[in-house]
Amino acid sequence: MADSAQAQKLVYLVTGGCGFLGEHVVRMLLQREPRLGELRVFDRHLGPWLEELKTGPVRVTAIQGDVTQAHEVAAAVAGAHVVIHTAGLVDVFGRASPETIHEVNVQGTRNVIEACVQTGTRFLVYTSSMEVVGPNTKGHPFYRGNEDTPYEAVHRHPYPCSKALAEWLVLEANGRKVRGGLPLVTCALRPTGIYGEGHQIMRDFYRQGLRLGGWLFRAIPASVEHGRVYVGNVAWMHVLAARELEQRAALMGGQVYFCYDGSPYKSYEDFNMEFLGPCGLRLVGARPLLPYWLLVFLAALNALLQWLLRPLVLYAPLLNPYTLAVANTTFTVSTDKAQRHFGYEPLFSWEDSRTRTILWVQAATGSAQ
Ligand SMILES: NC(=O)C1=CN([C@@H]2O[C@H](COP(=O)(O)OP(=O)(O)OC[C@H]3O[C@@H](n4cnc5c(N)ncnc54)[C@H](O)[C@@H]3O)[C@@H](O)[C@H]2O)C=CC1
Ligand SMILES: C[C@H](CCCC(C)(C)O)[C@H]1CC[C@H]2[C@@H]3[C@H](O)CC4=CC(=O)CC[C@]4(C)[C@H]3CC[C@]12C
Repeated sequence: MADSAQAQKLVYLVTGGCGFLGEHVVRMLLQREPRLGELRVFDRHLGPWLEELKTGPVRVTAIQGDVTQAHEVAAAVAGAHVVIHTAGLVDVFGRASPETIHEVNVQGTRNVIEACVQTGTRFLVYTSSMEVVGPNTKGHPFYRGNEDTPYEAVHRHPYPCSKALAEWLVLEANGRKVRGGLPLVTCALRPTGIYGEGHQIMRDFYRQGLRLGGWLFRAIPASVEHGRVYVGNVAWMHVLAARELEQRAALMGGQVYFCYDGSPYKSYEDFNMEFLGPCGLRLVGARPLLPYWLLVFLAALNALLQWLLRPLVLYAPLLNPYTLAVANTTFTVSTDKAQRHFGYEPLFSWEDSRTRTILWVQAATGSAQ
């Protein structure tokens, strides 16, 4: 009996396990994956919070490494049953060069796939993004779409380009023979804009509001809706997908799934106010205060300044032509594919997700009231 229980213990590897999403995946695995025997957390920057996890019943191995280094990835993957590849360079602000974004997101993913093939790891879950689909450069709305909704996906920005290519690599690798002769089973999860504890952009907006005396100013029409999903539910979806890949390989292998939950459809700014409002901020204006052409002009000016100042200093404001286009284009998903394919139901209700996020913003910014 003890032997068979022992035999079922699995080794999981989470790349990017110290990031915003990665930390939630790591904690979720420890809480909700009974077959977990060892958890390897691979990241370029290891978080100090990992130490406290090492005292629990599951062996937690922290691995400082870089996904662009094939040998480091192969060493981390060797002996793992499942890889959750969430490491990525999330940059739509021009902080990193297009080459670096490609290197981390595309070559890094290639290294993970090759490591699985070489070392005999059979199950790979990839954190893709809604950005793989859109919004496209033409600003076409994607309204309540699902995984089969036709949409003209046209990318120019390095981040969505890299995520699209990496996702394609992962899906194409499904069925490849890994060491030992068995097939690799892969799937990709596409979160919309993730929010929750640890969301840095939310904190940036809060700080911006404080600097402006507690006010934020509406820039985008309230009618432009954004799909948002709570980080705990995204983590849960990863854990479930990873767990079910073996039993449902024929159904799930090579598939993509949007990440969704019960979060309401709202504009980016109105959605943020669900958390920032209770922290004391107010959003001014039922309509955008500035005309759209002026925002386009300011975004272009920011891009020009970024380019001019690059030799001297990194200037990377939130507003640039790409973020403006994303923020100003409706992109919402409505699907039950993950529920049908692997029984996903959100673990956290909207009320719960909202409360947790508010408490985090209050604690992270010292605004509890
Ligand atoms: N934040 C969001 O709204 C969304 C994020 N995603 C995807 O989710 C994943 C996680 O994103 P976040 O947690 O938001 O970002 P994050 O920046 O908080 O986490 C990414 C993690 O990857 C690590 N990393 C970066 N480069 C690395 C490298 N070369 N080698 C090893 N580790 C490296 C970072 O140190 C970080 O801990 C990414 O793949 C991203 O594309 C997808 C959709 C939405
Ligand atoms: C920063 C944007 C909001 C500022 C707009 C302004 C300056 C007019 O107020 C954010 C609006 C939409 C965000 C993106 C969206 O949630 C989809 C994403 C998916 C990812 O995979 C990565 C992050 C992001 C690109 C996200 C980034 C910030 C926004 C552009």
